Amino acid sequence: MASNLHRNGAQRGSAKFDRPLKPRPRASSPSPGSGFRRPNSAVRNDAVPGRVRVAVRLRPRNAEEEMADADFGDCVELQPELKRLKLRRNNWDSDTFEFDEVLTQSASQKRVYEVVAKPVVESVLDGYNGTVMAYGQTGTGKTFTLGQLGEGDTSSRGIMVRSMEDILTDLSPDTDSVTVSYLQLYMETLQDLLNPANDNIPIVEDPRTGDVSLPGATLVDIRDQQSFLELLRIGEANRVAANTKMNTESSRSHAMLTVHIKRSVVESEDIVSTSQNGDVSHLIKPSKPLVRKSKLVVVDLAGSERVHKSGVH
Ligand SMILES: Nc1ncnc2c1ncn2[C@@H]1O[C@H](COP(=O)(O)OP(=O)(O)OP(=O)(O)O)[C@@H](O)[C@H]1O
Repeated sequence: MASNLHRNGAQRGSAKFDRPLKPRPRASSPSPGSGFRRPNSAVRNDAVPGRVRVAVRLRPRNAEEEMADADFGDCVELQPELKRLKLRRNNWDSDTFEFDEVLTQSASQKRVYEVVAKPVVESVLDGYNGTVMAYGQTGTGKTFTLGQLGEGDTSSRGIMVRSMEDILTDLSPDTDSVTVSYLQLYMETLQDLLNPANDNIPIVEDPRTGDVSLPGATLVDIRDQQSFLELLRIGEANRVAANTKMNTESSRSHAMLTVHIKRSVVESEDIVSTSQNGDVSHLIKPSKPLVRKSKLVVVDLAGSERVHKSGVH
């Protein structure tokens, strides 16, 4: 899972508007022969600390895997306190990977949300753009982590539902607004999961600002959690239906939920004046309200082993 932040309107790659997230742990020096490695994104991120964070979550074994693996030792060893994952190749050799967060198979959905997504949601509410992406092979728990509705068991609510709860709690319904689009990318084609007839949405890039827009994608106003859950249900049903029609599986397409926030903010102006006798006085004058726009993007990526087969990159 990865999360990323940048301020609306800021250049990609610019550190200027970075939110000061908790500093990344520094990589230890590789010890000879230990096979110490770091994920690629962590290496890239050294240039701009805190911008991209990568967490790994281990899914608990299901009943079938418990049976099949009964006689074998576990080849994955998590070291959450060191934020490392050790992958055993054989009895004498292993590779070690370092992450920003390592979540064991007993980590709750609440903990995963708080560690991975909540800092991104808080930044989005502060006016930054943020993305949370789940990456992994089919069946590793991407949809469970992001999209679980938790209707029977509220403790299983995933990142999408928990994010919207926090967003709706923080915004003022009188002055602010939340709209949502839900799309699927398959074979370079964008399909609208909220309106299946809309199955070839163009991607338009403003040559001046570099802003990307998706004209024609359905945008739904969200007023309460119930309407958001209904929207997720519709999106999921359309995803299954679209994939059945195309004779594919959900794991071959990327699903992308975008939450657009418009927030009314009043910034005050500090007017400093100096009197004739040299006394300095400050007058805090509220300026007229501004509308601050930001967005949260939650991406359920195609199963990582399918990418070449599906042509989705
Ligand atoms: N942390 C977890 N705890 C309990 N069950 C889990 C967990 N993660 C995943 N599962 C279960 O494992 C199965 C596969 O998970 P899921 O469908 O989320 O995988 P996926 O990575 O999204 O797969 P695909 O790429 O095929 O869409 C589901 O039955 C899900 O309920």
